[in-house]
Amino acid sequence: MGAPIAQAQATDPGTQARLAATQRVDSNFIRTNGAGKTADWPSYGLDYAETRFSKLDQVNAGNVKQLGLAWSYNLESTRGVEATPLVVDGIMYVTASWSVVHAIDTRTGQKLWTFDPKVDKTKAYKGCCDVVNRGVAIYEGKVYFGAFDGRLIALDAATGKMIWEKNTVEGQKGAYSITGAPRVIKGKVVIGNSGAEYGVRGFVTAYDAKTGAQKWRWFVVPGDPSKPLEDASMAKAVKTWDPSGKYWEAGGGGTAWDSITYDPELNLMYVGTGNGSPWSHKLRSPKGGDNLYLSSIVAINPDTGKYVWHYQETPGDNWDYTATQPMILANLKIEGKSRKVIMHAPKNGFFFVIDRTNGKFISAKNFVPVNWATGYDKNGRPIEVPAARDGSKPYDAIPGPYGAHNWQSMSFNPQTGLAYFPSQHIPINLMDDKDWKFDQAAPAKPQSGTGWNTAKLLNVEQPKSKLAGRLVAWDPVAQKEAWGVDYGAPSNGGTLTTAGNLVFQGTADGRMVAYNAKSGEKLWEAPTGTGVLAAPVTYLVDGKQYVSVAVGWGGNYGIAQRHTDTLAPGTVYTFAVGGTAKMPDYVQKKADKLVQGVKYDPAKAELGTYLYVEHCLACHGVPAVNNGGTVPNLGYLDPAYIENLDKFILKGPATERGMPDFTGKLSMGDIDALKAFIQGTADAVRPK
Ligand SMILES: O=C(O)c1cc(C(=O)O)c2c(n1)C(=O)C(=O)c1cc(C(=O)O)[nH]c1-2
Ligand SMILES: [Ca+2]
Repeated sequence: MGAPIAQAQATDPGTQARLAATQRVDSNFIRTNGAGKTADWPSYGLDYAETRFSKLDQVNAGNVKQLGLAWSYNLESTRGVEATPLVVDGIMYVTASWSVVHAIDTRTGQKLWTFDPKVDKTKAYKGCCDVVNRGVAIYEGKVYFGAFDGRLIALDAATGKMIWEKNTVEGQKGAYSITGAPRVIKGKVVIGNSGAEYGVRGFVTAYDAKTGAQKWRWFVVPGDPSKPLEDASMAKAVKTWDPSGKYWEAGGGGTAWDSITYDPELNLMYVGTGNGSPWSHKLRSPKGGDNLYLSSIVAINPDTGKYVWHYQETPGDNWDYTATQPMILANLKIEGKSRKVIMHAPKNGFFFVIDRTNGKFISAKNFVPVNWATGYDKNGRPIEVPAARDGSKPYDAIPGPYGAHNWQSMSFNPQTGLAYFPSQHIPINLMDDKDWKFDQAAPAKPQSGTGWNTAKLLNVEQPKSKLAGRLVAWDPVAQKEAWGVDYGAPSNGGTLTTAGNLVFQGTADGRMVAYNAKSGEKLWEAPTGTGVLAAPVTYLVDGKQYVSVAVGWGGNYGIAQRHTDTLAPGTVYTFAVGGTAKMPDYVQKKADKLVQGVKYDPAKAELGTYLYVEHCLACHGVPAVNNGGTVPNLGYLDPAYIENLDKFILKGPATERGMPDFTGKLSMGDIDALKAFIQGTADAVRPK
């Protein structure tokens, strides 16, 4: 497609009518969409049950080989893209990096409007995992999305003009952000937040969809004990925390930064909650305790915001084992009885089936190798391996904090009875940081220079486990893998499954692939120029079925490492049977060349290592060992960059893109030490 034309067709009466079609999207529309023909994709996970199972079968295992590109659209971003595009009557609403919203006419692939919330880019380092956004919600003619800086914004779907905005984190202390997509339930827009690596207290808030007035707020963990408890659920939770850990100073965590589902019949909304802040259970709550409601699925009454029940998957979380991963609601036949369940494959490596009427545990089985628990007892408590909690020695956590499965969407196909999701392992070695103090920046404490507050030292020893990535087709009744596909890399994309007996998934190595949903046979693939994180969607326009995916490498892993040789901007690809559009041209990444010849004092390399871990590691990765993702690896730069490192570190050009400014934090001597570490490491790994 050529250059996008701003507002190009917004005045065309046909397009106006289609934009107005979003007026029809209400709770009933979203609810019945999955049950109906699914011509549209009106909500994050398709419908409230978030099955991502489309009943469309025009594209099927028989003809998927004929899929070709219908159009591609440049999202004009260079960072991670994690959005599920929503499509109503052929108009697509999708977010790019930095929470920029695009409305696209899928009939032409042309831009209708964009809305840039103008997030202050200099604050990007206040989020853990890249400036990503997982998409919008549509409801009665409006488009809702969370901006990275914590605002919830309502736009007119037809024009892209702002109707209202709310700062959802106003008055709270700590580095909050939003990356997740809102959901709209019975006229209320529900949104959580992020920041449990930076010392925040998680909560979920509902706003009136029309006016933006706050309707309710539910906190995930108890707060400052000098203030009254908010509700009965907090009175229950507070007993599971040890106040000698002063957990409220570090926020406690539990941020609900991604998954929210809803069962209209039970009138229950389900929220997946996040990890503890800090990560270390001992430091957060020295006498132990489950630390409710961390790493849990919590059922909430959407009308009142009142807690109804919870099931905690990782009691006393100690490893960043969030339970924010996508939930799927379905009815499964278990031991001869139809059960209303939630399926969940969170970071901790177990696949859960729980009863969504009451939160009772049904079953759990590990879908990857794990070393923190041997299984779950009949009451749904993990049987832990004691060494996993020891903390005094370096421990190769499996799964690691990146999770055995992260936010990448899962889908469930009732025709095959299988759930499809990407599993992974990203090796990290953890040890408790005994000298940790909240908000203390200090050399060798990972990312403490950015407010990172996990109370864990990372990779004190080289992890012995290896990188892994796999597409898993899981039988939730038998609790075993039906089939799987190994990938060379972790952080592969979310999945879509269809009545055409297909599973679609994008990969970290830059492909969009279709598999036979029953057998796992690969049927089709197309290059995407860069790694894929987000899940594909499918919909009908004028009677024809399309498959779209929003692509853009990044996120928590992709910020520092990549698995493609080409680079492409954030792009939406749309495929159809018989599509003949030309793929865009990609820039071939220059061959990685180790930095060479920067003069340095080897005696300073040790201090440089400590400072690098404190300030640079999470985004830039290990110099000359990782290869750079959306942020460059410093081991492969032109020597002039490293020689002039102070010009980049002190009020440098990258502060505009979210790199912290180290003025007043790093001296010229410190910067010389960083140079010694970077050049020294490059020299050490250079083949002799
Ligand atoms: O604790 C939090 O608040 C929080 C937030 C986010 C986020 O908002 O993206 C992530 C995580 N944690 C996290 O642990 C994690 O692994 C992660 C991966 C990603 C991503 O987008 O690739 N985000 C997040
Ligand atoms: Ca986290």
